[in-house]
Amino acid sequence: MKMSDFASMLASFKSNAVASASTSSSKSSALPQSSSTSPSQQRSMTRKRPHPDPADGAHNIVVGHTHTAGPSFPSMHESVRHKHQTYQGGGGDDIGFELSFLVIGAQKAGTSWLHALLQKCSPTTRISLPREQKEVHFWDWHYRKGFQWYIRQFDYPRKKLSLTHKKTGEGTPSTATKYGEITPCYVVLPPSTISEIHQCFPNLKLIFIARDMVDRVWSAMIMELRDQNSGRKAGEFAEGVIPGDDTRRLAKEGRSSNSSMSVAQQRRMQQQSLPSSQTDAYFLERLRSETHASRSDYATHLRNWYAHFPAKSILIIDYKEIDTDPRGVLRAVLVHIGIEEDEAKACVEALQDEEVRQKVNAATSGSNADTTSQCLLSQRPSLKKQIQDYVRPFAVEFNLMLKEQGYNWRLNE
Ligand SMILES: Nc1ncnc2c1ncn2[C@@H]1O[C@H](COP(=O)(O)OS(=O)(=O)O)[C@@H](OP(=O)(O)O)[C@H]1O
Repeated sequence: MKMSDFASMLASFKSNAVASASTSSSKSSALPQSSSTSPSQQRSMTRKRPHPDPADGAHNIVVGHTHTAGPSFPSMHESVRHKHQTYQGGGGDDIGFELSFLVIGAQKAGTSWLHALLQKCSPTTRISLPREQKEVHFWDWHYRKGFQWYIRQFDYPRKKLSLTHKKTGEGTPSTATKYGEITPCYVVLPPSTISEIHQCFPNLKLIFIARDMVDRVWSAMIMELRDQNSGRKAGEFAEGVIPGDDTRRLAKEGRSSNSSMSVAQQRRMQQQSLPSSQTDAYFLERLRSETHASRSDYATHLRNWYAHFPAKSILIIDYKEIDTDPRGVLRAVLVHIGIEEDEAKACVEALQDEEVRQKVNAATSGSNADTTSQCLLSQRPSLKKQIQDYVRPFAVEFNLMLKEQGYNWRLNE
């Protein structure tokens, strides 16, 4: 079998780790789209990606292999591929790093809420999330930086690379640290990347939160509008410009993203970022854009994951339960990740009510119920109806998938 790029990168990393240690001590899809690349995926595969920043070590893609330019993805690990044909797959046992879980979406479906609670659970359940930020975007934007960069995002002890450390017996499946991350856009990754992920981490657990499609896309469009305040064009965020990266670049150049604007211009921009300032036509145009259309098509994208991972590895959560049974949702996630039932129960029960019921990353701040994103949409019934009509086929398809997978709940159609 031809080795894939990430698999060869991991094989190389493992091989180098072992060398350094010795010196120092499915379900297949029911739809044809799953085996081929759908048009939306082809489009997303061609989207803009940020260039690696040599200043942060992006060029050190694998140990002993220095890349100074940003090579194209398929050729990136060619030399490594030919050197390490013995790679057998598996989860990186030689170096000990095992990615245990990914929350792959949906965007605007309570993933920040889940992140906040997993962080609270991490000391008692040995869950390890990335140190700096919620969304790492390794598998879509930063893969050029390589596994070492990825592993550095976690509190992964370097000494784990030592064989002596391995002999202590730490890291048995039930007690091992569960490394994982939450990047809601991963659900739309192309099948080739999903296959890479599976080859590297076949035991990976996946979590997807499914929110009502109208509410989700409306929330996403409001966020996009708000992001324009920071100087981004509509859709630019989701097309691959990393939040923070442009700020960092502008800071290096000695200006803030809005500093070149007058106060009046900034005020005008803030006004334009309010949903009420935009026409129905604007939102309908954005709704049909690749960014929002593809993220609304839960079923097509999830089927790509089901084509590579066994169904039991994928947990789909009903967003409504975050409201009706937040502790139950958290417990289900913990158990799915591999935390023992008792441990998960104890962790969830130790949390305060305010903690599990908190709203994280809401479209509008403050307690005014009239300004929630859903309320803003209900004030525009004609627009809401058109959004409902647009997403209905996606909801029908997703509900079919839920039925196939044995779930007993459905989204609104
Ligand atoms: N506890 C709780 N219960 C119900 N809903 C909640 C909760 N916490 C967050 N949220 C809502 O989730 C929306 C944000 O989702 P994400 O954090 O996934 O957004 S993002 O993709 O990371 O930007 C965002 O939805 P909107 O307010 O409609 O935008 C949040 O309000």
